[in-house]
This record gives sequence, structure tokens and C-alpha cells, in this order.
Amino acid sequence: MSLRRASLGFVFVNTSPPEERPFILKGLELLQLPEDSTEIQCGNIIKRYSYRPFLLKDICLADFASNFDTVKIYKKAKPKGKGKDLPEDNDDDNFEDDPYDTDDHDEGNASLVKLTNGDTIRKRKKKILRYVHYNIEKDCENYYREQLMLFCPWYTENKIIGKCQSFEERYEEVKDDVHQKKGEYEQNAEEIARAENNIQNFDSDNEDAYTDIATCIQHLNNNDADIVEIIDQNNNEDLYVNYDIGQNLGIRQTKADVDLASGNDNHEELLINRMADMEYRKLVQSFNTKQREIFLHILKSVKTLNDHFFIFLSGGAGVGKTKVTRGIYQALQRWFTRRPGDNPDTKYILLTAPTGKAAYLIKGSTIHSAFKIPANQSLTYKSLTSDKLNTLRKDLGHLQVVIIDEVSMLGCNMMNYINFRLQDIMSIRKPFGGVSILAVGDLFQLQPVKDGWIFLHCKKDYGLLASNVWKDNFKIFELTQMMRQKDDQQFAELLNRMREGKQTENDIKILKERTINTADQNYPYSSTHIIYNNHDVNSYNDKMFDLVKFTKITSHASDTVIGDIPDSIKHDILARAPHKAGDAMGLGKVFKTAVSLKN
Ligand SMILES: Nc1ncnc2c1ncn2[C@@H]1O[C@H](COP(=O)(O)OP(=O)(O)OP(=O)(O)O)[C@@H](O)[C@H]1O
Repeated sequence: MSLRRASLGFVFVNTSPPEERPFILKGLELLQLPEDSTEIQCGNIIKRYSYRPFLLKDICLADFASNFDTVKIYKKAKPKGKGKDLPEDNDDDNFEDDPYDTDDHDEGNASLVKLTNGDTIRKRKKKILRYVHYNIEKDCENYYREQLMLFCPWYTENKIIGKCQSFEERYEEVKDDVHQKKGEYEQNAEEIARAENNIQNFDSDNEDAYTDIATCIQHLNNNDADIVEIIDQNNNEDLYVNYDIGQNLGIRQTKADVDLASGNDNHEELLINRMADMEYRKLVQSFNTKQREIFLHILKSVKTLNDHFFIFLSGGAGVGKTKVTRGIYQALQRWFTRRPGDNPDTKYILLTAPTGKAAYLIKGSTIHSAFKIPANQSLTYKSLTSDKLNTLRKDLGHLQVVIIDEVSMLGCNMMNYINFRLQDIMSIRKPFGGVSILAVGDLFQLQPVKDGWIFLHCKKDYGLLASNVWKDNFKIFELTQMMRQKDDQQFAELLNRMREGKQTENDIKILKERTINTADQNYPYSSTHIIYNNHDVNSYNDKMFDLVKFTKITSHASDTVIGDIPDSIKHDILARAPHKAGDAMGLGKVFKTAVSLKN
């Protein structure tokens, strides 16, 4: 289960050796440090643990990280003027490293614990603990160091080893305590490790082991059989079936892979947050020649070139752009997290789209949210404050590839904004900060809203004088083979002819035959409607609402400000809340719905 959807929170402790741990630089307070000070890093869990007071001397890092959160102390101050003491966007304290863990508090709360560096923590609901998980066989010293670091109390990290010559030796001295403490966090850890080992060394002798760990195997086998059928329908079946993506990606070929290639599949990959290996391989095996070409080209660029790539993957409706993008995303995700100890949550690739709906369809993020671009504002580039930039760097600092779907809806000013934002995040003055871009879409489809086409010169930020990042950098790769099936295919071919203005008289006739008037008895009210402007959308929705005979509900929005802050500030915040739906990201004051209506 993805931990993002669990009811418990989780915390990741980076147990890599100190010299390999990334850190976040302090903001403006750096300027106030003495010249010879080396205290340039922001706080983090491990540092805070070493600052714990005597009262917590016996707790280990695992308990500390899992049980305690940092809190910000809110000093009650009398507001002097309108909006004067509104909470600020930036917190000028030492908690930039855990922006989502912090909580506001009054001074003098007895449940708070003060650390020796002045920070404050508070006991909260226990969180699930995640850490690097070194492999005892491949990296045993780091394995033992990690166990000691997490499950034995310490104050100075370089003294964890004690007087011993190796971490293993020290571990032997305290292993009973470590086991006991570890058991609280990892129940059945040894059995799971054994099962994982079995899966990796899968052979015919223990193939039944899968039924113990995955009871849904029969259901999956049935699904797989369907997918294999699709592969079999392909004219070049040998070519695809024998193509082994594993070799290309460094994934060892297992007995299960061989079985899969021969259609005899019974393998289930137990991985979190990504497509199962088996499904992924089948996806790649089903690519046609051109799809495979672009897929391999991108993989090769990532694996062999030090330089980045800018590719525009285009093609008409139904040529498989989305399908190939899914494959590329999965392949890159595996490539970037292939080393043992790589944190699977590190963002090396971003899957984005210009609108919420397009982002939802690819299970990605909108460009606005991924790059913290303010909505409803002019696209003149604004740098982030150093605190916000540090937070974003922490999240996206390892970025290697950005995939932008439905790129036709992305305007030239927005493209410019992304270019500058990535340069700021990566601190590299090269196009897109040295991050590769895969733009996917069809410029004959939807065009940008309130922005110019991507290939035009933008009019902001001296854009008319500058070169155009799209024209200067991007190379086009076009998919041409229509892959839609049966009835869909005929219609998609018609659309593709229209796309190029080459529609026939018969095409026009077919389209005209399909027009229907609202006065018609068979008018399909429940079909999706595309309406040109918001005003007509609202009238249509009101009409539908009136027509519905089932239970109707009308909700009126009411804005409230909660929190322990003075009333005058609450009023100020409320006064700033937008009233029009257009200013509130489409959220109106009245929401109407009814049983049987869908939005
Ligand atoms: N190599 C393939 N083998 C079998 N089916 C395929 C292949 N490539 C694509 N398809 C199928 O063709 C259909 C269209 O694919 P996809 O949605 O990826 O195309 P698209 O170019 O993104 O289309 P659109 O621009 O309309 O969104 C899907 O049903 C997909 O599963």
C-alpha cells in the first residue's frame, strides 16, 4: 500500500553516511554567522536528535524520529494595524527542512520539550519509520552502522562505533537490545527479508512460494493471459516477445521473465509506487517499431550522455503517445533508483501537464503545483524567496527529466517560466537548468489559454529580444501508426485527416449525420458536453439541475479561519478570501448537486 494513502504518517531518516547526506543551506541568517562558522546547514532529524535533553537520553533515533515533531513557538503579539500581523508566507526559523511537520504553539505549553540548541519538539502519534535499508550481504558495514544508528541511543554520530574496530563488532555487543527495539518497527522483518530473497532467487523449486505471499495470484494470472493475447495479435510478435528490456535497464532476467516471454507467466512483482515489473515488461514488449525507437532513444540518452535532451514527441490521435510515455516514465524511474540504498521517494522524473484534468489522466501533477507557479497571475517570472526555493530544492534537487503531457496547451510564457524556475532550482544557468524535457502532445490539438503558442516569441521578460527555448532546443519525434482498435480507429482516422485539413466530403457527411438537437427526443443529456465558455456551462448545469427528478442538494460555502490567532487577524484573512468562482480556482459560493448527476 502506498504510504501516502495510509492513515499513519511516515518519516524517512536518511541513514547514509554523513558525507553522503544532502543538506539544505541556511537562508539569509547565513549572513549573520561569524566568518569562520561551519554551522551552515538547516536543522534535520539527526541533528535535532543529537541536541535532545538529558530527559530523553535513553531514547534511540528511531523512537525520536517516529514519536516527535518539531513545533514553532508562536509569540502572542497585539496587532497594531490592518493585516500587520497576518501569518507570513515564509517562516524565518530553523525548520525549513521539515516544512510539513511543524505546528504552531503558544509559549508555555507543558507538553513541549526544549532541545539544547533552542528548538522545540512535541510528542505526537507514532509514525511509520523508513530508512535506507542497507543490504547485509552487499554492504554489511553500512548495514550494522544503520542498525546501531537507529536502534541504540547515541549523542555523537562518530562515536556510535564505540571502542570497536568495526560496526559489526559493536553490533555484536548490543545485538539483543537492537533486535528488541527493531521488532517494534519491523514485525516479521526476517520473514519478509527471506521472502524477498526467495523472490529474487526464484526457481522452479519454490515457485509455489508465491501463493503464500500473494493470494491474488490467480486473478493476476488471468489478467496476464489477456495481455499476452494482445502481444500475440501483433504481426511482429517474435520481435517484441524476445525483446528484453531487463538487460537494457540492468534488471536481471529471472526464470519468471523467461516464463513471461513464453506466455507461461506466474510472476507478481511486489513493489510499491510503481507499475509491477511484469506489467511494465509487457507494456514495452507491445510497442510497435517507432514507439520502441523513441523509447530506446530516450533510455540511451539518459544512460550514456552527460548532456540533457529536449524532445517533442508528437503524432495524431491514437498513435500511442500516452502509452509510450507511460513506458518511458516507468523505465526512467527504474533506472534512476536502480542502486541499493536509493530512496524510492526521490523525485528524478516529474510527470506533469498544463491542466488539472490532463494531469489527473496521467496520474501526474499540474505544472503550476510542481513548480510552485502562482495561479491567476501574470507569467512575468518571479524568483522564489530563498526559503521557498530551498524547500523546492529539497524536493526537486535531484530532478533529471520532466515529462510534459498535452504540451500544445502550454504557452510560450509558461515554457519560459519553467525554464527559469528549473535554472533557479538547479542553480545552473543552462536551458531548463540542465534537466531533460520530454514534451508530449499534438500541436494540432488544444491551444494554450491566455498565452501564445509555444513556438512563438514570448512578450514578457524581454522575450522579444531573447531566443525561443522551444525552437532553439527541441527536436521533434513523430509517431505515425494509428493504434486505436476497430470503430475507434475509423473515427480517429477521420480526426487525423481533419487535423491536417485533409478531410473528405464523406468525413463531413459522417460528422453531419451525427449532429443532434436538444429538441430531439433522444438527445443524450448524460454524454460529456464541451461548451465554449463558463457562462454557457453554468446555464447548462442549471438546466440539468432543474430537470433532475431525484434528491437535490444545494450547499452554500462558508469561509472560516481556525487557529489560535487574534480575531482581528481572522477578520483580515476572511476579508481577503475571494468571492467570485473565477478568483477561487473555480470554487463558487453555491454548489448544487443531485442524485444521478455527474460532473
Ligand atoms: N503498440 C500498441 N499495441 C497495441 N495497442 C496500442 C499500441 N499503442 C497504442 N495502443 C492503443 O491505442 C490506443 C491509443 O493509444 P494512446 O492513448 O497512447 O494514443 P495517443 O497518441 O496518446 O492518443 P490521443 O492523442 O488521442 O490521446 C490505446 O487504446 C492504446 O492502448
